[in-house]
Amino acid sequence: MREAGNISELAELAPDYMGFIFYEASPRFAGAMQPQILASLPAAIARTGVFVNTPPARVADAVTHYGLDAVQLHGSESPADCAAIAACFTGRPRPELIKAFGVDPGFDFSQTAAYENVADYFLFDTRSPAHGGSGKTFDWNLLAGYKGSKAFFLSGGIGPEHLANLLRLDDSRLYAVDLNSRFELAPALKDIAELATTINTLRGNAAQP
Ligand SMILES: O=C(O)c1ccccc1NCC(=O)[C@H](O)[C@H](O)COP(=O)(O)O
Repeated sequence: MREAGNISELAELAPDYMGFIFYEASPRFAGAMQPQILASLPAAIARTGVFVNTPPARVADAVTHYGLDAVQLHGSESPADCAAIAACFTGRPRPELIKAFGVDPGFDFSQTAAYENVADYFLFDTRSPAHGGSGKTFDWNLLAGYKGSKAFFLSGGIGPEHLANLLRLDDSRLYAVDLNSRFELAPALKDIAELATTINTLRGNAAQP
């Protein structure tokens, strides 16, 4: 997200998290956004900054500048990088840390173990050279290879046509669903009506036919 009007419309739907991309190469780059736009969001929505291999001190600066509640790391950040971000917040509340992993058939889920103690959540996205926002799903059967206990966000090309399969996913570690490009009218501009329908369906509040 990055457009003030679109952000406040989405806030009406009370998503649990709202994401802002601080990766310059992304068509969704939100680095020019005014921090005041985020200040007016309800506290129940976690303002989430998405970063790709950004030095820890710069992540911490962005958290402070934008009042972020969570950071989502989408590059090849090491466990030490994650710990270094947390260390920037010694003596003050730190943001939630979500470590993203790009999944493809060659992905080794055992590499997530090294992040168990430094991440609050994992996020499984489709592996892509752009690091995210690919609009492509990965084969969710691959999740059987994840043996950890940490809760995860499911991500990658999720669109309205996936809702039935999503609701059938039986994995107690599935914590949240990350919706992005399949709900866009243009990069970083979300289709609020489409999201309303989808969020209601996911929450079990869909209108009965
Ligand atoms: O969305 C981007 O442009 C992006 C670029 C680089 C790193 C991460 C990015 N997005 C992070 C997300 O959490 C997306 O929601 C996730 O990649 C899924 O996107 P999509 O495949 O478009 O549903």
